[in-house]
Amino acid sequence: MTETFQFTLKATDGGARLGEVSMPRGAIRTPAFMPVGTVGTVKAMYLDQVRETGADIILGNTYHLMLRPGAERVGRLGGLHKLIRWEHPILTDSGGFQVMSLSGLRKLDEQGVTFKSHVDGSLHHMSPERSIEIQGLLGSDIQMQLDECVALPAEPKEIERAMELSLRWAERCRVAFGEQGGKAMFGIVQGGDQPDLRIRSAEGLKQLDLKGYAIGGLAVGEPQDVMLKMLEETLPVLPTTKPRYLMGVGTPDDILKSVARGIDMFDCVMPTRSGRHGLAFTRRGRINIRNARHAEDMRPLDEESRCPAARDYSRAYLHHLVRSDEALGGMLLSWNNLSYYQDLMKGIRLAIAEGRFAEFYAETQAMWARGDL
Ligand SMILES: CO[C@@H]1O[C@H](CNc2nc3cc4c(=O)[nH]c(N)nc4cc3[nH]2)[C@H]2OC(C)(C)O[C@@H]12
Repeated sequence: MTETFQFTLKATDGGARLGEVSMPRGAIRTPAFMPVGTVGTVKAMYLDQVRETGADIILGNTYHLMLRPGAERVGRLGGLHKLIRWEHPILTDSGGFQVMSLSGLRKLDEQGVTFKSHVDGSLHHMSPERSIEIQGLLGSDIQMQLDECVALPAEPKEIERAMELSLRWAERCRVAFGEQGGKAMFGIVQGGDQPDLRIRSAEGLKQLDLKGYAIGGLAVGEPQDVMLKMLEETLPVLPTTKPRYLMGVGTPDDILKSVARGIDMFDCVMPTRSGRHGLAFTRRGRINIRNARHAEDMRPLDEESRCPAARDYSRAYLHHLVRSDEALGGMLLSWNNLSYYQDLMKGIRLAIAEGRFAEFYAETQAMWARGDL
């Protein structure tokens, strides 16, 4: 723990990086996976369990929390950490992406976005300054700039307009954030699937003395090879001394391939959302526990796992719970999936430390391919 926000690059192995973010509320071992706690809860999990799986940091969402319970209310209640009882770091997304994907967007202009709440239809306005103010009221440790994420495919001119607007908003967020030693504000690289726009965005953000860089505008339905190519174009432009965060990514395969290209931080709803829908991630690949073939299979998901949800419950029981739409089904699969994701990150970090990331990458993919599930 340190009084200020610091990133230490500890080792590299090819493009893969081993590092640590240290800040007053704790350290984040990178490459890191950040469970998504959209409205102040990692769905179907106790936060003690989330910590026990190995998470150093969780995500919250400005858009959701400003609508319910409300940013000023969270502030009056002592901030998000106290309210949800999570004393480790929290990263909050700025709301731009969620406005586009979830709300009835009414207007987007230089000032900000005006939108209707998907909760009760009420009208809201969010400027770069208001987004940073909300993230401050929440008590967020790592705050994201307000940006405009364009859905792909899109015309290069449209992507350029949104990227340039996001750069101007980054500057306004940087001013609004000011100097908060123990906290950080990350810029978000935009530019869609256009390498030249990605490079311009990264170069523009580098002028702002930011503590970290998120890669936005991806994991919005584009093919994996497009996402990876944007990383190959963007990451060499960014300083090696600051953390890189790939927003919304991803599957275990996405994570391995993105770590190989130099990403330090990830977040994705995949392990929790798909867990609630009956999908189990294991060292040997995915298991759709709803499938009838599991109905009388008394084996656990993974007898070698340290996670009770993976080791102590039969597939037959998990199948029954999910088929019966019982809450315990989603709880156990979310627990298994987050535990698997954190074990994957731990394996990645150890492999980089030992200079054998390429071997780990190959071994892991071979295990998935064997499919002796
Ligand atoms: C594949 O899962 C769906 O896709 C989203 C994950 N992909 C994603 N790409 C993102 C890009 C940005 C961005 O450019 N800027 C800001 N500020 N935040 C972002 C957040 C992002 N998340 C999940 O979001 C929902 C829940 C809508 O479905 C999931």
